[in-house]
Amino acid sequence: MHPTRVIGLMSGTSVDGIDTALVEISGRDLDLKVELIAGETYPYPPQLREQILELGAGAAVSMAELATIDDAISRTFAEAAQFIQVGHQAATLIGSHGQTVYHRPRQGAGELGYSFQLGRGSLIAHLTGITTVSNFRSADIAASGHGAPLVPRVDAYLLGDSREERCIQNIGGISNVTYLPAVSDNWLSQIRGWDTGPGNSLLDLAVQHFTNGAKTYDENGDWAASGTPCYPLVEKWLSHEYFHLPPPKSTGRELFGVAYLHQCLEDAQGYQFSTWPADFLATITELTAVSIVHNYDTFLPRRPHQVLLCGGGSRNIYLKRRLELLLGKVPVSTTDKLGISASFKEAIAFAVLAYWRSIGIPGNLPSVTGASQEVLLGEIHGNYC
Ligand SMILES: Nc1ncnc2c1ncn2[C@@H]1O[C@H](COP(=O)(O)OP(=O)(O)OP(=O)(O)O)[C@@H](O)[C@H]1O
Ligand SMILES: CC(=O)N[C@H]1[C@@H]2OC[C@@H](O2)[C@@H](O)[C@@H]1O[C@H](C)C(=O)O
Repeated sequence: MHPTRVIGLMSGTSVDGIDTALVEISGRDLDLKVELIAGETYPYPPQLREQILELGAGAAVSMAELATIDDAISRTFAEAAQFIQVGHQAATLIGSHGQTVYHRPRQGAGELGYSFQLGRGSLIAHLTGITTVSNFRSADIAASGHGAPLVPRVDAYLLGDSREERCIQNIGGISNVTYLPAVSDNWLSQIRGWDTGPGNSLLDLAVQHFTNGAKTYDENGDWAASGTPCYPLVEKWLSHEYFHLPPPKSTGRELFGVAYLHQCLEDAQGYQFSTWPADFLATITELTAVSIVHNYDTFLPRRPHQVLLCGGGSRNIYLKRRLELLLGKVPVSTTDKLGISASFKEAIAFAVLAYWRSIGIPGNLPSVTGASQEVLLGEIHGNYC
């Protein structure tokens, strides 16, 4: 059978642009193969990015404004899909995650979560002429799941191993882990995954705050690396109930966003810093690293044999170094090492989820999201194949 050429589109909680992957996919599960043909981060027009960040921070907007933003996001996603195909053979399927603007995690078993992604699959399909799968989270939520994280099933088949236990650690705006035990019988039911807490969201906001918006992130973690973390403050922040909540759990900028950063800045007033704001940035970065390791030590049966990072935060050299130090003997590298692009893994995952949807394979893992059953993820728009 010929591989299927699929485009994955994803814009996450950092709103740093639309991660776009053009891939060739074959196989179904343990034989699943993905080849990345091209990967790009397609930028949002700056004004649209601002509007999305405001929406995510809880700004009140009219339905008319919301419709306009949704149109603009759909169009930009379609442009991203067209751009990635230039100079390549065209794709026959798109998996579009869309742009999360609101996520209400399930509060407990039996309670309903809610997750809202903008960017309509129907419009993307019409504008590109390519069948498009979108709205991936709603079926899992309807089955009482969190609707997140959804990448773990893809991680399992692309990065699982028959001998060793691995943690795949995504560090985007929010951080999430996929824990993969060694492949065995009943393997899928033993896989775990959840959002560990903040990734770069607080650090990005802090950098914007201290540079009056001139910078949007701490490149390579250089600024934080020039400071020293304040451990009593990290301890205080670590007492936040989210870090102690057992999985399944998910979160977003609703919790670890602007209001949380302001609380952190207020908390910092009570402590001594020799280099401000570098020490504060080092302390915020430490919270990400410490909370990841705290999640492992609290909720995993044991530490994994190795940790493979992905997401933009895997390029933060200082954060990676802090994780290495905290994890002691556990080696930390990136998924690039296993041939899966750390920068485009989420976009690749939504291409795979669309492909699974098109051939009738469920995309969620109930052991991860807490859903009552496996379900087909996503709605199919257009039929241009
Ligand atoms: N060279 C770099 N050095 C340090 N940080 C970086 C670098 N490149 C990217 N980042 C960080 O990664 C972030 C983007 O990561 P990514 O695209 O994985 O997030 P996302 O997909 O939007 O979030 P999520 O996974 O929560 O949905 C940027 O906002 C920035 O903080
Ligand atoms: C609601 C939403 O968009 N959640 C994202 C976000 O970004 C990281 C973390 O929070 C993750 O669980 C999830 O995305 C990834 C792609 C997932 O579903 O696996």
